[in-house]
Amino acid sequence: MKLKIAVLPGDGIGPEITVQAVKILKSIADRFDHDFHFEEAAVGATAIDQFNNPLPEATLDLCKESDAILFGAIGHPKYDNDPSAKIRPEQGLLRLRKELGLFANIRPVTTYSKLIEMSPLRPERIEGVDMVIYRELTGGIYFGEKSLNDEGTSATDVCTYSVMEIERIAHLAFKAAQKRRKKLTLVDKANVLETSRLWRKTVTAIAKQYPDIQLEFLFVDNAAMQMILNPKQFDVILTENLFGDILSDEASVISGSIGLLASASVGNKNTLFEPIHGSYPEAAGKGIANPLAAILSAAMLLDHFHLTEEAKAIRDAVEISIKLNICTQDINNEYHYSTEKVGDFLDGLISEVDNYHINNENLNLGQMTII
Ligand SMILES: NC(=O)c1ccc[n+]([C@@H]2O[C@H](COP(=O)([O-])OP(=O)(O)OC[C@H]3O[C@@H](n4cnc5c(N)ncnc54)[C@H](O)[C@@H]3O)[C@@H](O)[C@H]2O)c1
Ligand SMILES: CC(C)[C@H](C(=O)O)[C@@H](O)C(=O)O
Ligand SMILES: [Mg+2]
Repeated sequence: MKLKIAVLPGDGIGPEITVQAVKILKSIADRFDHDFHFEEAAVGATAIDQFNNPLPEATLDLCKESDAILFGAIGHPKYDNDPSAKIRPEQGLLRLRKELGLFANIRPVTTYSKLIEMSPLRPERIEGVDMVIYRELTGGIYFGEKSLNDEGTSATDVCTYSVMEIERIAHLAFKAAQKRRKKLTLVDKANVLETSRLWRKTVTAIAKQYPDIQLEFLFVDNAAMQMILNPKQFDVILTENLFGDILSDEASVISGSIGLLASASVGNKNTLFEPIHGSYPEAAGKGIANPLAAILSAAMLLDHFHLTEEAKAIRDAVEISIKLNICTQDINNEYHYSTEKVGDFLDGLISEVDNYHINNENLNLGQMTII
């Protein structure tokens, strides 16, 4: 398959994790005989430095004409620590999502047996968790009118949702539930927010088209607690923009690290793949960032183009690296490998697949050496 992939590394650890994801995609292209073409463009604080614009028009144009976008992360402390900054790195990502109509952000959450024993959560509560969060991405309080009064003493963020915005992501979430365990949980705050009541009403109406799906409702405060107490109850979670942002970072604790959670942002035409974490500025350039969320986002990219075997090759390699403790320090506190070494190991597994097989706990790597 021929694919043109726009690569937007961004800020902080963005470039170092993205480089690993691209390496893995190149390895997949070699092994499965695909033609992947990569083109880089600036976004975020890096783009502000160069072009005084967090999403330069050339970047947006490249994204529009590409088959898929691989996004690293954006954000820099100089903006985080300056509330009055008018131009901000995050605007680059938000505008990109809006311009491309990427209205659904899909964030899968699974567990890895090796990591369950290290989890701060009780093993019996998280073993076997397999859920996916459908987060609405181009509406809600993120995109409503914002204002600050002249005295700087009062500020407003408006939260708006239309039936159309709710319906289009709800259909995707119901369809996903049909392919999974047939349960959908709508997370909202319908006891307080008008927008949440519209979500409930709209989703309840749509549910009639999906009689095979069990629909449940949870208030977001309760959902945040249930996520830790009994996450196995969740199959597909459907929620609005802000709640989905917060709940998915929380859910990453179940997997073992935010450095493991990938996402796909889909719309009517374009698609973007990015880890759910941010630019982790404290780690930039140190080689300690976990590249797996970026690499698993690349696997979601392959899934999107029905390259199922290819995506599985990546996920199998990730499973093996975790099983063998060839991981960064966030998930391996005994001894750790650098961002690059983890990428190299996966690259080796993918490209030398015929030389190894995994047999229970024993890995026969043939000619391959483990770093
Ligand atoms: N999609 C994005 O680009 C995105 C997402 C979230 C935050 N941000 C931005 O990132 C900047 C930093 O925000 P933050 O500190 O709140 O969130 P963050 O996700 O960057 O980091 C929070 C913590 O998560 C852990 N972490 C994150 N990524 C990791 C990785 N790959 N490997 C190992 N550990 C990892 C670290 O412990 C880190 O201290 C801010 O400017 C914020 O706006 C961007
Ligand atoms: C950086 C920020 C705008 C972004 C969001 O809130 O959507 C991030 O937290 C994410 O989860 O992708
Ligand atoms: Mg977030």
